[in-house]
Amino acid sequence: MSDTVIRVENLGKKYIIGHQRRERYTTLRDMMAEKARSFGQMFRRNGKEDYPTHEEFWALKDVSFEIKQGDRVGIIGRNGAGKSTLLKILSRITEPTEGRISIKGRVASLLEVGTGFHPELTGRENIYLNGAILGMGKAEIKKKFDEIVAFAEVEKFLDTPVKRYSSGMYVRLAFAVAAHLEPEILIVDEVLAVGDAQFQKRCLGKMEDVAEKEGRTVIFVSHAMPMIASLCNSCFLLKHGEVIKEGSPGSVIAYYQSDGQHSPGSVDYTSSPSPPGDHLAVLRRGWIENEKGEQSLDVRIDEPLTVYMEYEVQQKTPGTPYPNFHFYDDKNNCAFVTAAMVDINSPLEEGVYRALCHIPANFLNDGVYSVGLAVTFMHSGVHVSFYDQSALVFNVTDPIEGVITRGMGYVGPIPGVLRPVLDWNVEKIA
Ligand SMILES: Nc1ncnc2c1ncn2[C@@H]1O[C@H](COP(=O)(O)OP(=O)(O)OP(=O)(O)O)[C@@H](O)[C@H]1O
Repeated sequence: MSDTVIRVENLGKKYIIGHQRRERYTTLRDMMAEKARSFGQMFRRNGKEDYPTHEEFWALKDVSFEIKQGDRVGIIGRNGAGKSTLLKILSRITEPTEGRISIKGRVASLLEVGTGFHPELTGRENIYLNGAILGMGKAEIKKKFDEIVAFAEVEKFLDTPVKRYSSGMYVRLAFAVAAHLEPEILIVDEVLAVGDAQFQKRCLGKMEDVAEKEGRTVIFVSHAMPMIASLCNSCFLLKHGEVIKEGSPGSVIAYYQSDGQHSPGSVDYTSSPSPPGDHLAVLRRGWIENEKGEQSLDVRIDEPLTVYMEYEVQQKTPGTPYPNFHFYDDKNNCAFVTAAMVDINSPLEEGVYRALCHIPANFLNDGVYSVGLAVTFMHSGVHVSFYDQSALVFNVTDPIEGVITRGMGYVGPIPGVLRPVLDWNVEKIA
């Protein structure tokens, strides 16, 4: 398989709903879902399920992909898309119904409850047990022991059975064990969401180290797009059990975020019965064009782009509305807001108007951006007719080669929402 560590071919997983026997192992998320389910059942008549007795259901169908050593792969998709099922198959917790997988190397996954951690054993005992499962000797585990305990911050509870741990402590220890015991492939489900923000940050840093410094492979499922964007170098989007898009996290996230409502990079309310707006103005359409005048989801960092908006003024207005655009990055930082220069006091005829704004090349940083489209009247106080938040999503790509805002020879990430070309002067003064 050369440097391919995971190859998945035509994988399918069928469940029989209603007659499904319990899986032998449950994941931490299953456990949480089960709790929510039993709570829901309290409100159901006789606690009985309303499902038909026999129903075949394909949680995954015809899934094929390859993952290379050192890749940091994000798997995203809506609830029920099949993400956990895929992770369970890769972790050998569940058998596929059809298809093949080949995996090169030891896998540690942070989704198992049944396999790795034993509830009656203490934190200390579980660390040794997990090391042994991964094929490590006692001396090897001992070497890693202090690091694991320090990372998980469970010193005081090392000799307490893990069944007494809070869910946060449990996940901290489980992550620390999985990440430090040197598996070749680390699979992490979104259980990290249980931890606090600071712990999540440390986990992301650790996963980055595992992949970049140690050359190991990380597969990460999350609903938190900023986490996927900052950790992963490739991404799969699952929908109804199928991989519908794969590629760079930026373009896959942009596609995902605009999916289901409109095509990527554009929005069209012309046949909608309730477009955003009020008695003064309503939004009709919005879209993004690249330098060649094509509607596009991906725009190169060193190419200009144009944002368009069409809106309908419904009646002659006493003043002129401001069309304005609000740019946000994928961590929800506002990059900037820009408005057209108009004379707010001149009346405007009813009709359809088009506003456009040119964003220069070498201005935004690379990454996913969303644009909110708005029309505001200012003739008697501030009156917002509509603000369609995140209406447009696009991805600024950085091909690295030949990009002038990188400086010479630097190929790593560059922080910041913007990466503008500014006027510099450097001279010898003494
Ligand atoms: N043991 C099971 N028996 C029957 N159906 C199942 C079983 N496990 C999962 N499913 C179904 O398979 C589909 C995919 O589930 P899966 O948990 O893989 O989705 P997911 O993408 O991880 O969703 P989420 O983001 O909500 O965790 C869902 O419709 C789910 O109800």
